[in-house]
Amino acid sequence: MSSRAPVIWWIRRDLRLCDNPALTAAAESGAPVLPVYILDEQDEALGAAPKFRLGLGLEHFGQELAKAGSRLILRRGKALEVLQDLIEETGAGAVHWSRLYDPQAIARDSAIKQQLKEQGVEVISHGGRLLFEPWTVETKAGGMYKVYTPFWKAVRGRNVDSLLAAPGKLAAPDSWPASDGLADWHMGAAMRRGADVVARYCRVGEAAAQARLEDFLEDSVDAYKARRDYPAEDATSGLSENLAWGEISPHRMWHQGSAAMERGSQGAEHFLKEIVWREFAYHLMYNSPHILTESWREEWQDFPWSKKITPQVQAWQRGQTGYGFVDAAMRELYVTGKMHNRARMIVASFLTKHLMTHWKIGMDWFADTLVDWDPASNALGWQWVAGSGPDAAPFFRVFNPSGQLEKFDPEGAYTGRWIAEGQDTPPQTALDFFDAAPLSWDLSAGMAPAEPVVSLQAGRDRALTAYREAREER
Ligand SMILES: Cc1cc2nc3c(=O)[nH]c(=O)nc-3n(C[C@H](O)[C@H](O)[C@H](O)COP(=O)(O)OP(=O)(O)OC[C@H]3O[C@@H](n4cnc5c(N)ncnc54)[C@H](O)[C@@H]3O)c2cc1C
Repeated sequence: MSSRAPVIWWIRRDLRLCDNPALTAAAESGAPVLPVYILDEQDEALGAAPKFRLGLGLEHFGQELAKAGSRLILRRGKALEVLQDLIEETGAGAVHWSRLYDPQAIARDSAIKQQLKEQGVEVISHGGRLLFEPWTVETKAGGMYKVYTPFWKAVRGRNVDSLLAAPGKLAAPDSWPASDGLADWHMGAAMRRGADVVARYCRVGEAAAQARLEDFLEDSVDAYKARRDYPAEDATSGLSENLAWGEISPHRMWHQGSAAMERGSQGAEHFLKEIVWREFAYHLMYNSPHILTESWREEWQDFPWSKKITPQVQAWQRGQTGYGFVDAAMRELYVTGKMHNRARMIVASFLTKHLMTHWKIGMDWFADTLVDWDPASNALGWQWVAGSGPDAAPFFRVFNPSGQLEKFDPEGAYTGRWIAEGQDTPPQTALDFFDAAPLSWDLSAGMAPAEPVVSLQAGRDRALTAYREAREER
């Protein structure tokens, strides 16, 4: 116990004790540390699955803080007002936090910083979420990168901050301010019956994330480059969920991945390249935030994508398109809150091309259903597939979901795992979908397999005709 004024550690997407510059700085100040999570309007607006997953992360992290002799204080409301209240209640003299990079968070944080500084409170923001702060990576001409490969070449040889140890016991304040109860926040309310199912597939917390990284680097990274596109295999790290909530730092992934590369591990460089795709997504979001809301390339603004939730779009959301790869992927998403990267590309292509539906409809669905939802990677992923984004796949490259299935799921292991219809004894994974899906969808494992919602040839022809016409009009 100490009678010194505490410092506030405002926790955001950094639910970890190791390698956390904001926490390290707060602890090294020598003052008692007050860990606080604020459920403000930006968190209230999260989609169902990310909000639920945040709740799981907070519950776990509260326990970890308790083991370190500390506590997680939960408050709900406008972030500035909550911080001001806490400063008044505790006499805190400083606030530390890890930076976020989406435009809403930047606007909120800048205003809070200015206001608190005017009140005489020290405010220090820290890195930790990204390997490279977006403004530190520039082309020779001084602009942003718009293409991935030169971005990768610009950063791959850079120094990456070394890992910080967890601070050990955290000094506690003389008395703890009141905290909300997490259960009263009802973080899983919008998940309804899906919550229990999705929870079984989540990997929550720092220790679990670190253990997974070690297993992946030990067992799978050698084959990563060759096998990462096969959705039935456990060939990728699966760490996006933990990165999204800051349960692991990209620095740890980078350093341990680099060490594997130095040991001669095949595939490790490719793994580092994928981590840098995430950095590239943040670089783009920071420098061109309209990537979140509009077609990044201006000439795509008027592309005649439909914005209606038609019965075909509903079939896409519900894994009922009649195409195995698409349906397996959309069910994997609904059951686990995650989806394999190749499957994300295929379902995004199917929606934006075969169903000629705006990428925003898909992006919003992912924002509601992914536990690894990340604004930058989601927007880049959708616009990359749709053709409207930076360094995007050309629109005329239309994935054929049946051809992709033959190539990447030749034995039917992925479809068998997620689609129950037509199987005598479906696995639990496939049955879980019917426990997670809303009752209003009226689906059951015994129903007939879905009929194709569009002919692949007709859908492709329609998309390519629209593309040709749009180009002619430009
Ligand atoms: C339409 C679409 C939407 C997407 N939405 C998201 C999202 O909301 N959140 C999210 O984290 N990723 C998103 N991605 C990127 C990618 O699909 C996931 O990061 C990946 O599937 C996560 O699995 P993993 O952790 O096993 O990846 P690994 O293959 O193990 O890769 C390691 C890490 O690299 C990063 N990474 C890998 N591929 C990409 C990529 N294409 N773009 C950006 N970063 C990447 C991730 O942080 C990942 O955890 C999206 C991709 C597409 C095509």
